[in-house]
Order: sequence, then C-alpha cells, then structure tokens
Amino acid sequence: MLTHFIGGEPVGAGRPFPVHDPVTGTVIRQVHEADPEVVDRAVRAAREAARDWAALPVGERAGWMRRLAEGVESRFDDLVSAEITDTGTSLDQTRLDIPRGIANLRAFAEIAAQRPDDAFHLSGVLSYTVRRPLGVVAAIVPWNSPFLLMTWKLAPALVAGNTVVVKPSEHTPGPAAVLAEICADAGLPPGVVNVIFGHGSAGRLLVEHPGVDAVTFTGSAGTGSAIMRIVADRVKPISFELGGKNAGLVFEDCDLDRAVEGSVRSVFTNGGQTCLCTERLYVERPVFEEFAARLAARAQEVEPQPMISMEHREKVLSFYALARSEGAKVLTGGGVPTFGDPRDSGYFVEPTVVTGLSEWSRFNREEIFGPVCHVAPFDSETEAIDLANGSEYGLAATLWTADLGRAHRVAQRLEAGLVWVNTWNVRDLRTPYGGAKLSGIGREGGVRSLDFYSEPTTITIKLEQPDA
Ligand SMILES: NC(=O)C1=CN([C@@H]2O[C@H](COP(=O)(O)OP(=O)(O)OC[C@H]3O[C@@H](n4cnc5c(N)ncnc54)[C@H](O)[C@@H]3O)[C@@H](O)[C@H]2O)C=CC1
Ligand SMILES: O=C(O)/C=C/C=C(\O)C(=O)O
Repeated sequence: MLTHFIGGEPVGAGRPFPVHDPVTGTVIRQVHEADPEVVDRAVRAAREAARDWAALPVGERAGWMRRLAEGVESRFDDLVSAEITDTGTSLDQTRLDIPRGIANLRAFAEIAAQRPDDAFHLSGVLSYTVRRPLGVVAAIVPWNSPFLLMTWKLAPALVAGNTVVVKPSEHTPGPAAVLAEICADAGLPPGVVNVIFGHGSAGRLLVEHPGVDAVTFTGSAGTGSAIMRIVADRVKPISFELGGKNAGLVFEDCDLDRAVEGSVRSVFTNGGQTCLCTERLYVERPVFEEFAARLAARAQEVEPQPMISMEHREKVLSFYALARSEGAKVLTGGGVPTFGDPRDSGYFVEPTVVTGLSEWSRFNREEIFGPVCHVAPFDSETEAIDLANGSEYGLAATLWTADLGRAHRVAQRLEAGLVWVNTWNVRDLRTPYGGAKLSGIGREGGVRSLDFYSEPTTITIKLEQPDA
C-alpha cells in the first residue's frame, strides 16, 4: 500500500484505491486517497518548513537539488520500474524521461544559482530587485511522463525557496512515491517536499486549501479551467501547462523520408499520450497522397502502446467511431489490436490515420490524446498557416521544409508556444515551455519558471549626492 509522504514521514491515512496495469488491466497497487485531514496535514507541514527553507542561501538550495539528482541516479532502476509499471510506457521512453528529469534538477540548480538580480542606477537613485518565494506551492501533475513532468515543477519551485505539496495523477503514484523515499534518504528537511495521493477530488481539496499560496498544474484544459475558478476568489498565482491539438505542416520541398519518420514519432510516441504529439497533419497537395500512404504504412509497423486507463481507451475509441460517423476515410487502424496473450485485457488501441474530415469536425477540434492523426491537403503557405492556427489550442507545431526562409516566416506566424522545424520534441531546458490559447497560462522552463515561483520586490534608495 502506498502511503502519503508528509513532514518527512509516511502517512497511511485515507481510504485505499486500486491502480491498474495498463498492459494487462490487473490491479498492481493499492494507494491511500488523501481526505481533507491528509491535505490539511500536508499543507501545514509545508508551511512549517517554509520559513527555514526560504531563509537558506540559494546556493544551498541548489546543492539540495544536486543531492536529489544523485539520489535519483542511485534509484534509477526503481524509478524506471515504477514509471513503466504505472504507465505501461516503453523502456526506451522511460530511459529518456528519467535522465531528463535528473537534468531538470541539475539545470534549475545552475540557473537559480547564477541568475543575476536587476540593478539600475540613475541620477543618484539606486533601484534593485530581490525575489522572494511564494510560500507553499501545490504541484498537480498528470500521468504521462509522470516523473519528468513532476521535476519540471518541483526543481524550480524548491530552488526558488518554496515548499511543495505534490499530487501526482491517481493513475501514476509510483514515481512520486520513489521520489519521496529519495527525499527522505537524502535528509531533505521535513516538510519541504510532501506527496499526497488521490483523484481529482484530492487535487481540488489541495487547490482550495487557504494555506496554499500558488498552484502549478499540468493536465487537461477542462481541469485547468476548474482550478482557475477555485483560485479566483483568492487570486492565487497559477501556472498552467494544458492540452494541445498540435499541427504538423509538410511542405512539398521537404525531405519526405524525414517528414514521414518525424511524423511517425510526433504522432505515435507514447501512444500519442504526450501533450506535444501531433494530431493534425497538413500536407502540400502535390505530396499529399504519397505522404498519407507512407504514414499509414509506417503506422502499421508501430508497436501499440497501452492507453493509461480503460476509461481513456474508451475515449480514444469513441473518437475512432466518431471519425467514421463524421465521414472519415480510415487509412489504417481504427480498432483494437489482438495479441493472443494477457495484453488482450490491457488498454491498447490501434495506431490510426484518417483523412477526409472537415476542419470543423469534433475529431479535428478536440484533443484525443491517443495514437491518431487526421491528414489533410493544403495549397498555399497562407492556407497552411491558417489551418494550423485554426484551433482553440496553441501548444506546439512542427514544420517540414527545406526552405529556410519559409521556415522562419511560417514559424513566426504560428500561434503556438513551441515550433519545431525538421525535428520534433527536441528542447533546450533553458527555453520557455508552454502554450497559447487553451494550452495554458504562462511559461515554465529556465528563468521563466523562477519568475513564476518567486515574487519580485523593487527597492529604491536615494543615494547621498556628492557636493557639486
Ligand atoms: N502542456 C503540457 O505541458 C502538458 C499537458 N498535458 C495534458 O494533460 C492531459 C492528460 O493528463 P490527465 O491526467 O488526464 O489530465 P487531468 O486534467 O485529468 O488530470 C491532471 C491532474 O489533475 C488532477 N485533477 C483532476 N481534477 C482536478 C480538480 N478539479 N482540481 C485539482 N486537481 C484535479 C488529477 O488528479 C491529475 O493529478 C492532456 O490534456 C494533456 O494534453 C500533459 C502533459 C504535458
Ligand atoms: O522533454 C521535454 O522537453 C518535454 C517533454 C514533455 C512531455 O513529455 C510532455 O509534455 O508530455
């Protein structure tokens, strides 16, 4: 039974709930669900630790991040195992995600330790800025890449001097439980990191708690909107990384082999359960038929990944049915694979490519979050940009072109937080990360994270004037 981690101690309170293996559908763990008392205890523990943690020099907090990174390295196999068990994702994906999480811990340590404060001197007046932590941060994270996405919040929040209560997804408590053990083993002061488990109701209790000073959330736009309403009365700072309906633009002049392979990655990685995955592909008409046929052929070779839950599988399958009812041509997939082994009880769906739907179809407007994309032709650069921008979401976009001028021109006109050219999901940790429109509020990554997790105070002093 997984227990919460509060004030440096395991806390086994709250009714148990089961976690299922997405590969076979069997129950793999029981976990305690945080009730109001558990949430209150976690927030109080974080508050008690806040003053001393904030008082540490930033270099010492950076040192703690490096020690946590070493702790993660020493428990690497346990984290890989916890992540694979809970998410059903591939070993290859996990072996990318965990080191990237470690890199986050180290990168934010460096960025914070080296960051200069503002200072201006004008006409005998000196103005400088100091940054104070926000206090207690609630970090609510989703089930895809759970360790990586947790470190994105934890590392900058801690190094900026906040204490944190983390609530991982109900589907993926395992990696956060290992991280709690790492914090305890490293001797991190009690209450600096607290982990509580539970469903959305536990997240809601946490966000509502008056002792929480700020909320950082990664998840669906619907939940983001619900959290916004909860925090509105207290005007708590929020940072939101939400969903996407990401477009890929394939121009005739591109290297088509690379565009096909890149699109296979961007559509099907992790069963499409990465917020950066492409769900809408637009292809310049002269290469449309060839591209669509080649993508569909490659999709048939992709190893299916399980969806995170039976409920999510049903959602993805309902979009496959919707595509048919909206008049799509299914180029490949559209169903459930059979294996002839225990995976037949798991949460798999077929990698799927469809075409022929209107831009106004629900299929092309709503985030599906599965291994599926719609492919449509375009006839001009302007049309391609309009199609890509014709979404309520604005997280990521990908361009495939050999024309450098076009790459810059188009990329700068796309309403997306991240644009890749001739590649996908390659990112320097110092760059801003996040989305426009329904895809989020604010940016995390590099100094942008530190900006969110701290509040500037500008101090202005009249200096003594020397005699004229
Ligand atoms: N923009 C980005 O960086 C990323 C966005 N995502 C998005 O996350 C979604 C998939 O993750 P899910 O876990 O299904 O999202 P979700 O929104 O259902 O849940 C996310 C987290 O919020 C909690 N939660 C649910 N209702 C809540 C409430 N009322 N108050 C407080 N907490 C609540 C859940 O328990 C979970 O821990 C997709 O929409 C995906 O695009 C995922 C990864 C990265
Ligand atoms: O590694 C990165 O820079 C970003 C990774 C993001 C995800 O895994 C995600 O949003 O799901």
